[in-house]
Amino acid sequence: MAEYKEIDSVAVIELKNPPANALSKALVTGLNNGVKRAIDNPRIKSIVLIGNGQHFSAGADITEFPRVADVTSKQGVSLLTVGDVIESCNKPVVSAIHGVCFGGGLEIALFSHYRLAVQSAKLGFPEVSLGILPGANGTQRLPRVVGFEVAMDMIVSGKPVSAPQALQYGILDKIVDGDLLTAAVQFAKTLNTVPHDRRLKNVPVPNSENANKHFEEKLAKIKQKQRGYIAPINCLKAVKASVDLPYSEGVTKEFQLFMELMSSAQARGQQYSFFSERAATKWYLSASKNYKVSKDIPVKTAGVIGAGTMGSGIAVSLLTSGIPVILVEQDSKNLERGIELIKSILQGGVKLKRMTQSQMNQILQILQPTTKIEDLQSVDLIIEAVFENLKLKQELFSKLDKICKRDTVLCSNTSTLDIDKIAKSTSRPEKVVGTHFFAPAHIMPLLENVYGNHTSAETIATVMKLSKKIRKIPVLVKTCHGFVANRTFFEYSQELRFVVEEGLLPNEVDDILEDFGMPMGVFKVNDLSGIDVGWRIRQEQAIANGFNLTTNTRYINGERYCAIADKIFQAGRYGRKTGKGWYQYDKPGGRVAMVDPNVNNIILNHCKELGLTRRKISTQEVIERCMFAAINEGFRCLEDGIASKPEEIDTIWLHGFGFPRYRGGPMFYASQVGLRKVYERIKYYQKHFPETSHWIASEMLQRIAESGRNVPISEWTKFNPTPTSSRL
Ligand SMILES: CC(C)(COP(=O)(O)OP(=O)(O)OC[C@H]1O[C@@H](n2cnc3c(N)ncnc32)[C@H](O)[C@@H]1OP(=O)(O)O)[C@@H](O)C(=O)NCCC(=O)NCCSC(=O)C[C@@H](O)CCCCCCCCCCCCC(=O)O
Repeated sequence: MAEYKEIDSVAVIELKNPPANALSKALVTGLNNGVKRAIDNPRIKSIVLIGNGQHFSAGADITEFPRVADVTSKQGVSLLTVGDVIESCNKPVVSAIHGVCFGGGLEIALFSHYRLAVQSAKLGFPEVSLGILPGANGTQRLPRVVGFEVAMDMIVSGKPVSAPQALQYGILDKIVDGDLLTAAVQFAKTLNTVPHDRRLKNVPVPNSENANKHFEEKLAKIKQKQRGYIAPINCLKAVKASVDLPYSEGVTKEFQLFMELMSSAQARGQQYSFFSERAATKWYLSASKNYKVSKDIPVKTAGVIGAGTMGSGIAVSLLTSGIPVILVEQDSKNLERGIELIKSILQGGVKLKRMTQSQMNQILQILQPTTKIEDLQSVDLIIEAVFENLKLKQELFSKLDKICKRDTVLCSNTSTLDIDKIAKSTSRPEKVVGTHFFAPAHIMPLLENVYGNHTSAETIATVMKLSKKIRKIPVLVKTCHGFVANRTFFEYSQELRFVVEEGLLPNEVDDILEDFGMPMGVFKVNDLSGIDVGWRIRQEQAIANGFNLTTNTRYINGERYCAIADKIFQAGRYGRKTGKGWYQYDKPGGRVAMVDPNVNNIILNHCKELGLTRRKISTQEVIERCMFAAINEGFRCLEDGIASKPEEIDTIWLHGFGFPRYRGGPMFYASQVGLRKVYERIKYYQKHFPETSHWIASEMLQRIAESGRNVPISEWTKFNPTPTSSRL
């Protein structure tokens, strides 16, 4: 776990716990033994700590976190014990850093007396995103190096800094070229003693005059931008303690704030999110078709069809990842508009200092706009982003099939349509796959990749790999109407429309959802995505299923239907873009949503026409109804094999809909409420709303709930009544 060797008078201790040298109990014990061995050996004059493999260390081993009891019992060797041993050692200790040096890894480096790194190293405290704080004195040591303000920013944001930035802040003593170990050993040989100020606990926090002001400003920002999260607040308080208290009391305060977080439900949710988003990207169809064994086709060039908002955003994602794009539109006017859109997105990046003007110009060099679809004949992969219309997409895919080289992968950016139906318009269904981007496509991290019955493992591997290359979090799901994202979100938003029909106003519902932690209430989301878009999807569905949808529709095949959204559409209120939708906006495209009495009138008249008596609805009922409807549908997606594990559904909600990370995702939320209770409440709502089939409890949920035990999420799929054994 920690390998000890001697190079002349220098002891080298190598942290070895692949893949990221997470500081497990075993590794920390090994490190402690190594340092003690070096201390006890009179021939050794200095010590180098270095990471094996790709990184110095990714910090404490998160898989060991659930054992909070271990932490409180204060038994065994902890990061703190080994930290004290390192700091108090009379032989100079040098941390030699490459890859990432995160969390507990950086704390080890800050206990060391000197820090060297290679140019490409990254240093930071990402603990806040796990719902905790740097608990091995990082909150007390970093400010002593970089001052209160920088430490506060680094610890509260969790964002890492580059080696050159760390050098400028004084976290690093030196950036080295060439072989890190050789440079570190050479450096260590020049050191004889440990000066007083190389032990950070002896150093006062510099530049702390304005700490109170910075603290208050930051606190206000956190409450506004990270509403509901407790970890950033405790991080901030802990860093402030470094200024307000002597070191020995500061670390006690840090420990108290750390323990508060460690035992919180939020930390459990955030740590679950860390692992679930990694589990979700590991796709598995069978022993011969999965993320480990299936080979991808390298994507050196790509085509994007459609230069509207989605197409332009997709093109930006590809271009900024270095993939040349041929952008196709049907006429030069639309093409020109798309190019302008791409330029304005990139210009925004320049403004935010994410790229320089010259980088932007280079990116534009690899964009080839055209109105000739034939220009796509030799690209490796095409993403179609035209209107959500099956016939249109089928015609396009049939054309592409004739134009493109045989191994071109054909992707459809559809949010609902059956991939098999699109694939059948080609002679290469194995090359057809869905890539469901979320708007705005260049910003939203999720990519819901959709395979059909004929999609090959090679095609899947290609889009999954490409997703990561363009910095997306990919989740693979099976085709069906709406896939996982829209299938579950549809039930969530439908139930909330019923709530409006029964008694609440859109802004009252949105306030409840935002207090729950959603970044935006569902009616604001509708306004953003376009009331007309939702209307068109409902109309398409109706036509496909052979019925006529009007504003008088109350039931579809015996199912309750709420026509208020259609009445909003009919009133010419298409959402933000028209300056009015469920809300009134300051201008078309405006962002400030205001309650509009006209909307309230539409709702109240609708209820009057139908003879509905409105009632008060509690916050608890609203949350239960929208969340449990989505959760029940999530279980059905598992039963149908559309999703293969709950983590996929949670990752989709976290990164597609901004579900609060501290709640882990809807399925994790269900686990925290307790599946027995979720099931009982679903049965209760079914009794009250028998004309809504999403209240028929999923059989899988019922089985788990009735098993009489608290089944962990990792075991839920064992209760699937229709196990897709090859997938599990
Ligand atoms: C490291 C990464 C940047 C790598 O990214 P990459 O994309 O390359 O790969 P993956 O993300 O897919 O990761 C690969 C693989 O590794 C796993 N993994 C990564 N990091 C960790 C980790 N820290 N722990 C466990 N496992 C990890 C990951 O799950 C993948 O596994 P898989 O099976 O899917 O292949 C990236 O992974 C990354 O960013 N990692 C997270 C970094 C992070 O968040 N670090 C912070 C960790 S929390 C921490 O360090 C807390 C510290 O402050 C210490 C707190 C200790 C406090 C103790 C105090 C109380 C003691 C009281 C006792 C007192 C008495 C005494 O004195 O003894």
